[in-house]
Amino acid sequence: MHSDFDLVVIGGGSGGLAGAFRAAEHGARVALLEPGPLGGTCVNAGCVPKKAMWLAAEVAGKLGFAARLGFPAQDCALDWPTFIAHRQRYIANIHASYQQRLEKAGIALLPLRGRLTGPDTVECEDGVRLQARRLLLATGGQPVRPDMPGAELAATSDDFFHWTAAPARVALVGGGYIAVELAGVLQALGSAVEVFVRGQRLVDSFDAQLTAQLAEDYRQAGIRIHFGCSVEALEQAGSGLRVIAPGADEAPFDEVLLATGRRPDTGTLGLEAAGVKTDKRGHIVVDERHDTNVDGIHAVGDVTADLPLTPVAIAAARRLMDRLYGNRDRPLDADNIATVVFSHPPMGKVGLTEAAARDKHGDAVHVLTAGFRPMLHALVDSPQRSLFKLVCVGAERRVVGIHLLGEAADEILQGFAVALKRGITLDDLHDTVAIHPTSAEEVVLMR
Ligand SMILES: Cc1cc2nc3c(=O)[nH]c(=O)nc-3n(C[C@H](O)[C@H](O)[C@H](O)COP(=O)(O)OP(=O)(O)OC[C@H]3O[C@@H](n4cnc5c(N)ncnc54)[C@H](O)[C@@H]3O)c2cc1C
Ligand SMILES: NC(=O)c1ccc[n+]([C@@H]2O[C@H](COP(=O)([O-])OP(=O)(O)OC[C@H]3O[C@@H](n4cnc5c(N)ncnc54)[C@H](O)[C@@H]3O)[C@@H](O)[C@H]2O)c1
Repeated sequence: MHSDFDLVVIGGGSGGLAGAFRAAEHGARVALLEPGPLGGTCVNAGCVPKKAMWLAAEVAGKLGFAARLGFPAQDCALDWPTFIAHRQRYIANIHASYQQRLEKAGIALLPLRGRLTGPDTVECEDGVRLQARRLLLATGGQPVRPDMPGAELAATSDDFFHWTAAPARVALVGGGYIAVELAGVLQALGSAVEVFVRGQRLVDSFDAQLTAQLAEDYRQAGIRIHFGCSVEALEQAGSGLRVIAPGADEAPFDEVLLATGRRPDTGTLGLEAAGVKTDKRGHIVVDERHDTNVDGIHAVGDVTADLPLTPVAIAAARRLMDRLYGNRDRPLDADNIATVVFSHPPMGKVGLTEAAARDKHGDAVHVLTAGFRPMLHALVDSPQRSLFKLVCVGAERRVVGIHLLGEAADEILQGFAVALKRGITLDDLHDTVAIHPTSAEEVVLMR
């Protein structure tokens, strides 16, 4: 039994690494267990490779405009292996940087899976046991396959990052973040894309007006979206897969990608041995300070029911370690977390949607919208329009929701999220001199 550590962290993704680094900064002796590549989902099969593919798709879109603007026409097809080499080099640099930082911080990295054997002990897969006053569980999540015949034949987002070419014809099942993002990427990179959405909307945590406009943008781009359509089964058809669903064609797809949510990865974590409670969806139950029901055991990130976003896992882990080792207690404020879907164009939100604001504040809600064509799209006469929306409340018109769909929405939103969190009013926006000509200026000019 090794008991030289104050903290053992299980999982070296966004939350686990952030927690390990912050605890070590405060002087704790830390061991980190991670059997896979450092950085977890975000770095290896999530945010980072996804954003790289999104950037490739954005470049493809701009190349499509080039000839219309007077640049000589050129072949726009992406050579995936070349691009993937750039993407993976970028990721390898992140791995190397984490490795160096761990060494510098004196954190012991054990490239092993861990399992709880009691409230303060972890058994590594090589049989070595570690004991520590505190344990941080940060094992993240895994894609869920719906319970239907043939589900095992389909790909998930994990598989997508091993693809080396755009499939000629691809179906996505799901209408959330991943389905919308990968549909946009694949369409821009040359696939014929169909999306099967069980409900009536894309990403239903976002404002309904913006998601309707995004669905229209996708249709204009050539993506076929089947709303209210539950896939019943998948069948092998030659080298492809046939989708069995109302309204689906007989013709098989070259690939079917399931994007139907993710589940917490606790299956082999030994939670029962330590008596750690989970909820009915399998998430580890934590309080607002990320303590579990067992003294000394904490959890952050996608393994909990927190919003499954990298910055949320990081913020929770840092605050936890500041409290445990740095004498600074500031629980994570789960309200007003800004988030972006990397669609084409991107769509971001912070605060309440119009519907949520009306539920909470009734008639005191005041909504402003601006629909416009960004200059590049006007120059090439592309139909894509931006749609920005402000949700305000009360006589002072306090801004409680900002919703942006359009070019650069992903980059514009962060600064306005700070302002919303600080409690700005519509007058504060109007008092701010615009930056012209930009899309961002529409936020301060909306009347
Ligand atoms: C396709 C996709 C795109 C995404 N895009 C974005 C985005 O653009 N922006 C954003 O904010 N979020 C995005 N996310 C979500 C984001 O990736 C997650 O919220 C984030 O990675 C969660 O961090 P985590 O530390 O909780 O878990 P993870 O990053 O999943 O890390 C968990 C780690 O624990 C390890 N582990 C599991 N079991 C054990 C064990 N028993 N012992 C030791 N180690 C173990 C795993 O190997 C893994 O490395 C995306 C997710 C996906 C799937
Ligand atoms: N840009 C980002 O920040 C980003 C990008 C990707 C993922 N993520 C995070 O990862 C999480 C997981 O992404 P996701 O897209 O897998 O999940 P999601 O929760 O966003 O969407 C899941 C979708 O699958 C549908 N669905 C569920 N079960 C189904 C079934 N049996 N048949 C048909 N449809 C079904 C749901 O109705 C929903 O539309 C997200 O919630 C998000 O927090 C974030």
